[in-house]
Amino acid sequence: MIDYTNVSRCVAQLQEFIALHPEANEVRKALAVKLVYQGYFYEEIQTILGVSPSSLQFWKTSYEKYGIDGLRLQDKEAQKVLIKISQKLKLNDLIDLLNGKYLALRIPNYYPVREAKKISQELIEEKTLERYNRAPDVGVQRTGITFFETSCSVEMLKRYYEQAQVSIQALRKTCFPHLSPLDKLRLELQEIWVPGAHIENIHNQTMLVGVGRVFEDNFELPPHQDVFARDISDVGIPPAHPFDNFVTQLSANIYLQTPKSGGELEVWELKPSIPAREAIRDQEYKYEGILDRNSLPSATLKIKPKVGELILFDSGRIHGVRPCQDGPRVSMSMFIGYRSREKPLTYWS
Ligand SMILES: O=C(O)CCC(=O)C(=O)O
Ligand SMILES: [Fe+2]
Repeated sequence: MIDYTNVSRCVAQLQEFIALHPEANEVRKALAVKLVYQGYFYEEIQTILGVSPSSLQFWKTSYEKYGIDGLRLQDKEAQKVLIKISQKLKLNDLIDLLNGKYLALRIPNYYPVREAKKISQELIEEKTLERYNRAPDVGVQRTGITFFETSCSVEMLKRYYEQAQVSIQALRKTCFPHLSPLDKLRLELQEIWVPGAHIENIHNQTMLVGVGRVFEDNFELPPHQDVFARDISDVGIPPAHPFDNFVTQLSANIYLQTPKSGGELEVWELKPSIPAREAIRDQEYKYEGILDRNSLPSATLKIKPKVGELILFDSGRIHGVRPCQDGPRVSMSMFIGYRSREKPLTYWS
């Protein structure tokens, strides 16, 4: 245990930490605290590093209380500021999320835990479960063909539309006699969003909405973005209606079973454009949308979902899921599209 009255020991420890090239924000905190120990006045440090005396005081206390970890508390700080936790789905929270005020909206106990566990058991036994055709080397299985997978061929797009309604009904049946968590979400979106909400119909056909997902143990879902515009252009069949007014896409996940360890959802603040994305692609994976973790800073948020919880975030931001152990991790998922306050929300998978 380091003696925080021993100034030179503290300076050495902080210096050692800085030399490890931690996050820019952590370097700034460690440097600021080191300067305090080296006898600089708060006003001088403020001039050098542009940090307020109150932040300085806070970081120094945090360092003395928790050691170097106290300077890494950024995760918890970020969680406080960048995550909204709410008891129910509310219009204003949704608007704030769409406007980027928060990186994630968490609604714990959105779905009753007992039913969630029952449904997750049914899902695990679902015969249609298979890995994504377009990402066969990622250990995540889903119940129905998703739009993202259809770029492989026109044949796949045909199958997608043929199976869409069958898959929607099958998932509803899996939940029976309980209300499907995704049906609950679809209805609530319709109710809170004044222009309403409906299934996306980009090719004038009913799309799939809702998949059950089972995450295999020891596989990460590597960093990626989910962008409908990109999936549509990949498919090669032009949309039946103008698409240019599509502003934000949200991922909505309701968690039904969580692993003993791992399985955290990571969200980065970053939203790279197509060329920037290509430069950081992870060549190890078949799917070209997977990004190389080593080219990224550490994630802005790391969230351990709870059973029954609903989490919404902008799927255009880089995100991923850490490998889980003693799972599986089971969830239900769909995307939500936002065009403007005057237009209905849409949802699909
Ligand atoms: O399962 C999760 O926590 C998020 C998975 C994901 O990539 C998504 O829903 O877009
Ligand atoms: Fe995703």
